[in-house]
Amino acid sequence: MASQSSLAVVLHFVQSYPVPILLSILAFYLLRNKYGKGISQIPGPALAGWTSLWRFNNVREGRAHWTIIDLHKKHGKLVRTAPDVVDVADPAMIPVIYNIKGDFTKTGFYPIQSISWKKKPRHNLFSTRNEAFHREDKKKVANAFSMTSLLEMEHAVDDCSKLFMQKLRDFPDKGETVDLGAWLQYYAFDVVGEFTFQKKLGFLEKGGDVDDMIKTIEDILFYSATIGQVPELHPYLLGNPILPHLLPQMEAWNSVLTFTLKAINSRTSLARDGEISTSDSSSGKDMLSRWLSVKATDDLKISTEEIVVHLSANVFAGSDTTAIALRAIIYYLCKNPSCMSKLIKEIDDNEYRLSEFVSYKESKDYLPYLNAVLKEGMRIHPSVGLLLERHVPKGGVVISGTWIPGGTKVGVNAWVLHFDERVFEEPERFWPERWLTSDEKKLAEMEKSFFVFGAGSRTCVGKNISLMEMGKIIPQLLREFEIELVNKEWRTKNVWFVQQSGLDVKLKRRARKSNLSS
Ligand code: HEM
Repeated sequence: MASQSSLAVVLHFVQSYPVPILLSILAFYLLRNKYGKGISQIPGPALAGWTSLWRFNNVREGRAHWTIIDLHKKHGKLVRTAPDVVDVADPAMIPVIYNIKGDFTKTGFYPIQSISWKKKPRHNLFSTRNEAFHREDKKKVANAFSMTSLLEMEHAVDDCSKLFMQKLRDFPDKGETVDLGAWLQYYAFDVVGEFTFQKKLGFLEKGGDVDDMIKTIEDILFYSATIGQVPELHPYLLGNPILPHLLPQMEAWNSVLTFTLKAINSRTSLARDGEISTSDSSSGKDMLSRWLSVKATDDLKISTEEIVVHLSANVFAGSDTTAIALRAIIYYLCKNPSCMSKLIKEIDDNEYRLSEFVSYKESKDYLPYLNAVLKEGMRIHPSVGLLLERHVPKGGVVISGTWIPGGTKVGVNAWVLHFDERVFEEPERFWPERWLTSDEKKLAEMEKSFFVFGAGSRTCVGKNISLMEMGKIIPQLLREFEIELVNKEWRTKNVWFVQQSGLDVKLKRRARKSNLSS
């Protein structure tokens, strides 16, 4: 009786004062955000301590890397960008946050970026937050990403370069402008296709997007970048298991899966939910062949599901990131004619000992200025433009002299480190020479701050693919074409990756020094 009457009192109270009650709950929630997380002493934008919406909006606007650089200039090494997020601008903290033990686990930003397989989210190397799972998963595939393994496929990259050059020759011949930014992505996609499935994916041949894959990845990136700032919303959006049934078109993720399955099926047989056939497992050096052959010898070593998930991660992560780096290199060379001339001279001077398609080894051994250009291109425009978020382990930790409680999200953004003028003199200047002429101490300092591929246990596994691709295709392009920008400036948009558009150029065929075939 007594509890019935107190329930009636509570109900009566709620019915009588709904607005004040809601406002009190909101006030409690906001005050807890601002002062209850143990990081209220860390400076940042006024709104950011109260709600994640500041961060969500900042990312939605597409220039979060610039905002964060400015905030660190104003506030120093630590900036609070959400109730539970601290942005760290301190290279000394990289080995702490991204250590190889992996005790700073990935945050809810990452699992959003998994595929679904048999109607369940299935994590890949990139998206998993479980370090033990990651360690086991990586053991199975890491060898295929080693430079030694990739070099066995170098001829396939040359094959893509050959087709790329053939396609580009049409433009000067017809006097047309070319969207080189788009073509570099077609190239990067086809190269990933060769490494992954031993086949081009049709982008260069078509000179356009295939199965809307570029558009799909763009949509996925935008969703991940924005909703990733408030991952609690994901279960109500694309993470809602009912939605894909109601709105199949919302399953954008699965377009990457479908595309991957199509590429697999063109090589071997695999039903959508079925087992993969290992009959085509023998000779190839691409990843599909390598993993099929492991499966053929011991079915327990790698499952169909694992193979599909790893292959689809390549499709998702491999082309955009590399294309962004390639665009940056070309753009900044065009904007800095003295650097362009110096590089062309280096290539021309070495023409007598370069192969028809510059080999990766030649690019490393004979073209030091090229290597400085590649590094500076990635320094001035890192492909990834948001925080690589990690959870502080239970018990908390001191970061840059400040105690940060367990559970707080912390991380480093490559853009912030790369634009720190204490490390990189005149950071806005494209200056490849800094990598060649700085003294040992400065060079070590710059290397410590170079964060393009992340660090520690979760560092980029595909780095060697991109390095090989860049080292080979940039000299190939420049020995064949003079490149002139049509637009003075490109446009950039940070959707997790800092994508560029408007890299329209005029190409002019160069008189070749050697007797290379055309
Ligand atoms: C210039 C090109 C590239 C850049 C700048 C880049 C950047 C990165 C970064 C920063 C991370 C770490 C993410 C984090 O810690 O939160 C990462 C991880 C990863 N990248 Fe790349 N990436 C590039 C190319 C590639 C390619 C070509 C592939 C595959 C074909 C690839 C596949 C992956 C995968 C699977 C991971 C997760 C690794 C793990 O957690 O073990 N990336 N990448």
